[in-house]
Amino acid sequence: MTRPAEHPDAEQGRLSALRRLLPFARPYRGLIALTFTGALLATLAQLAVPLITRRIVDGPIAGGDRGALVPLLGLALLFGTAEAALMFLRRWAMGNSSLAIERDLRDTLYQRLQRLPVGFHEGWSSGQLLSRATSDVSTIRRFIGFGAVFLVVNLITCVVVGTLLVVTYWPLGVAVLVTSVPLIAFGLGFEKRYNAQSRAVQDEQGELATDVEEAVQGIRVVRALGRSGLVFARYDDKALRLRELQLTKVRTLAVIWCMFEFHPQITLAVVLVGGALAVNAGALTIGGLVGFVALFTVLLWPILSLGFLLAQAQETASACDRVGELLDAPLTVADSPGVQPAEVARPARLRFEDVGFRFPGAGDPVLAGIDLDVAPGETVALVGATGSGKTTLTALVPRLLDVTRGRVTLDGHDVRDLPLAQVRSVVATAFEEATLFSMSVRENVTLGRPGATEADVTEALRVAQADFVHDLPWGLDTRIGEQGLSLSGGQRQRLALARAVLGRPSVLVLDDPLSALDVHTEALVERALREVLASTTALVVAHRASTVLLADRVALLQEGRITAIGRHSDLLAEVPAYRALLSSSAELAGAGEAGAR
Ligand SMILES: Nc1ncnc2c1ncn2[C@@H]1O[C@H](COP(=O)(O)OP(=O)(O)OP(=O)(O)O)[C@@H](O)[C@H]1O
Repeated sequence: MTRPAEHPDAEQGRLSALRRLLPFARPYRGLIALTFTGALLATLAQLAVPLITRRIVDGPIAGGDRGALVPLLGLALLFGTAEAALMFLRRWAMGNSSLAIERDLRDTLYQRLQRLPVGFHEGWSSGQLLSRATSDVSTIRRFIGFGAVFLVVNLITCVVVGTLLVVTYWPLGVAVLVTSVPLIAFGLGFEKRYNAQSRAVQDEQGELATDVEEAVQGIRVVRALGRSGLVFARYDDKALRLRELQLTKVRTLAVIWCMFEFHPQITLAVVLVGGALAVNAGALTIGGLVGFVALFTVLLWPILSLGFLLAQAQETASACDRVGELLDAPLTVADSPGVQPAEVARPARLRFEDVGFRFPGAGDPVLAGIDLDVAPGETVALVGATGSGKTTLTALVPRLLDVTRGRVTLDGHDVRDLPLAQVRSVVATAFEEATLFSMSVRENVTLGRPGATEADVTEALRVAQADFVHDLPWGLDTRIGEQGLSLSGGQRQRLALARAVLGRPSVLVLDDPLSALDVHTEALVERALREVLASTTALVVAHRASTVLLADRVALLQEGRITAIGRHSDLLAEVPAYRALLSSSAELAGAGEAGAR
């Protein structure tokens, strides 16, 4: 499932969404205060220059008094220098605070993504998450480091300059203010339209990122099937749609910019004509008119930039909404309040008591009435047709998913009453899909147990028959290519298995982790795995004959229920459904005969 591009909720993306940034800004309020103070003082220093100009024109220039010119010029130079210094201060404080806020937001988002349940990640496309964690966070930083400051400073400048214009010559000042009314009304109308458009663009960018990510990840499949053209056509469709959405946004922006550019020119014409008439009538001095026009030019940048800043604020509000959707997503799998670690033996007793599981929003439960008691040190294999719920059942042990009925216990403790960190340190899991990270072999193997000793690592590599790592160019310090692509599927599975068996966990959950091994390596891994399984409680999803034979007992899963449990040979002799399942797999059937002998 991917997130929909349209968000009909009218309240979404409104400027009020910016309030979400306040908790992130609070730790840097000193720097932010310095930014605003610097920006305001710089603007005031800038305003002083037109007032001095008026004095110069009406005083030394009109009166021919050169002596009086020097102190006024000195004053103008002083204000100019102060303005430059204040701008430096503002930029320094602004850069520091915005970059710090961006880092905090990034970290919070990353930690949230790490803590969100697996079910959440299954519901979101990776491109949407990626674009929120990268481009949306950058949009927010740009606004904090630029737009927010100038939006406030420019609005204050407009109020201060407007007041000064009225004080300087009220008829012209009032005329300037009156001409601003349609501009403000236009700006407010713009907010609603631009909000929806910028949200649609940001969502479509996420969709496009998903396509790129999938195309890169699945490059082998796409090439092998010869469907590069089809994949490109799908991508191109989305790229075209993004272009259309961006063009719509650009059109809206062009109109608003046009208005904000046009307005000051018209107003300037009104000021010049009205000012000339006032000077003629003797109501205003020439210095007064020069000062008025100079003051008005100070207003040009705040007015011109208002359109751009409003657009930036709007995009940031959408970005806040999009990031907020991740920050607000419920942590359905989390530590219960006040949980304390409890004693869990090695090996531990694993029990499923009347366990049921239903995916959120799904009709029927995937698992129901599961009762299974795995004694300490025992290995139980889960066998069942595809889609019968084997992977879902194993995911309940390390709390990748939480039961929706009943409970799963470790040595009598409900896994939900133990700290998540403890559950995940006593339960080790290896999946069929062996995911490795762009780090060294050692880091990959010790990922779940950073404190493992060199001897533990060597032992785990031996059990997983992963000794090939010693032949890599830098041995255990060799960095594995992105997603482990530089290793074969079987090598990756062996490293993932070494990661799981490292340090002999209390409970080992193996979701068909030997599927990519050749027969010879599989036999070697199984021989070594037997040693580990002898001292660990294990739940093993088995599709292959040899894996079933590793187990002490086998549980047959049919449509989410355990319909039979016992020794492999007994089930084969007594349970027709088990026999039927095995007969559909030549391999299992072979094992069945071997096991029955
Ligand atoms: N996120 C999900 N939302 C809704 N249903 C899901 C989700 N994930 C899996 N299912 C459904 O749950 C059922 C059990 O899936 P599960 O992966 O546990 O089966 P399995 O026995 O491990 O299958 P296989 O042997 O093919 O790996 C399937 O019908 C599957 O379609």
